[in-house]
Amino acid sequence: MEIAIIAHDGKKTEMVQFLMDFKAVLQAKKITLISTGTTGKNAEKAGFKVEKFLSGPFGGDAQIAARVAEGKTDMVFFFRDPLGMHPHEPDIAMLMRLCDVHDVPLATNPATAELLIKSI
Ligand SMILES: O=C(CO)COP(=O)(O)O
Repeated sequence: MEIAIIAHDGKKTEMVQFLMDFKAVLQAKKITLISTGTTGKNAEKAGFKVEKFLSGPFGGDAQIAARVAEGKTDMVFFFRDPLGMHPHEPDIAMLMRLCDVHDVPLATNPATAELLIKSI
């Protein structure tokens, strides 16, 4: 199973903490992690193996959206910062739209991600 992890800057610490909290599940279920660039670097520093795409503002969200459209990504954990402004808002909207188009589970905060990860 492939899970995409993406976090805006204000949420990267929460993403790493989430991965640490569920490390055992990720390993036991043989989850492949993919990510936008900087989120992936943070996860790697914490010891996770991640396939990194471009950084979000440079097209990383769009690359992950394409994988969702192609049926390659099974779940998306996208910890958005609702208080921040993002120059690539159209790409963010596209990713969320394509999750809905293809009925791919999308968690936009840690509480929902926890419910999803406990379901696999
Ligand atoms: O901007 C992002 C999501 O929209 C995240 O990108 P980074 O992981 O490269 O910071």
